[in-house]
Amino acid sequence: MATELTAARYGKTKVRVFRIVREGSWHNIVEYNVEALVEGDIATSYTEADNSVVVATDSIKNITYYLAKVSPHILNAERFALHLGTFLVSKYAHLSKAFVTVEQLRWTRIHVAGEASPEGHSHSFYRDGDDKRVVNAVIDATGGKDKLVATVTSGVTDLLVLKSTGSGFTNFYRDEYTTLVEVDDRIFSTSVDLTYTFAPLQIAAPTDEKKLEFVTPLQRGEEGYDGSVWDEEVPGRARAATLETFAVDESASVQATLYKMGERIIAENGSVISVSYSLPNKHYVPVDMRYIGVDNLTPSKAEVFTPIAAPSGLIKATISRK
Ligand SMILES: O=c1[nH]c(=O)c2[nH]c(=O)[nH]c2[nH]1
Repeated sequence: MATELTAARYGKTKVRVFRIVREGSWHNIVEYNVEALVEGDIATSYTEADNSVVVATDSIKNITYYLAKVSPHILNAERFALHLGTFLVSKYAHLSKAFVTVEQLRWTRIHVAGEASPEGHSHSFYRDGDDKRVVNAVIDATGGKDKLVATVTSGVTDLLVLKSTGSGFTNFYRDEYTTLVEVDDRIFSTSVDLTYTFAPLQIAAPTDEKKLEFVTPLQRGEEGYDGSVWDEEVPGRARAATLETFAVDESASVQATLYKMGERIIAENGSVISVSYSLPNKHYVPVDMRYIGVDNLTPSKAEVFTPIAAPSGLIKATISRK
């Protein structure tokens, strides 16, 4: 039987990293789940059991921890992802692409009443949400080791939101399969999955022998480069725009609210070229209490609901800068 290997990529996933950066008694912390996969001249490891081309996934894990120790970019998920990916394709001649995903868990400073620092406690934190910041960086060295191209998408997953009014769904297509009743007032809940994409960037390969000294184009002061790709404020603005638009929009549908969220992120972040959302419509169904003569179905009288785990609607879209 004739076969050929048409795609191959490997690496380490779920590398759990926690890092403290101490500025005297002021501690900065990050917790990441890292995935680092590579592509390149690795086909023979699949087709001929040739392990000589395999940088062991164990080594990739060790590199992840080592860079977490030495990288000046560790506190910023995008920059750390780029540093790790750049290292992998620079260090190993036969590896031509790196795919790095960094999922950042939330740790927010505790605010102690009466304490001086408005930023919060110097070394105590709490988990203030299950949502995660996610960065995907692809570092492509197929055009040459000195012509690295990085594509970065970032975003948020598992951001659970609910509004108890300010949402309706009417005038939808009706035919013999339609049972849904039009409502001008309903619960709208979703678990936001957001990604935003930056324009691809040319990045400089490390020049030191150990391939560790990665500097961003912004640090190099490169002309014509939009430094806000690594602007610390993009993630905060994207999350806030999502939450605020969700809160204030008089939602005609998940679709319409989604579009407004994306429009706002594009408007507020010059370096973002497109925004994608995936929004499950987590239905809350009013309990029918007519059997005891109680009206819990009229929207203004609906107070007791059943959260429906499945099925859910699923609304997706990408909004791009023209
Ligand atoms: O906002 C909504 N969009 C839909 O496409 C849809 N479909 C549905 O049954 N309910 C809803 N709600």
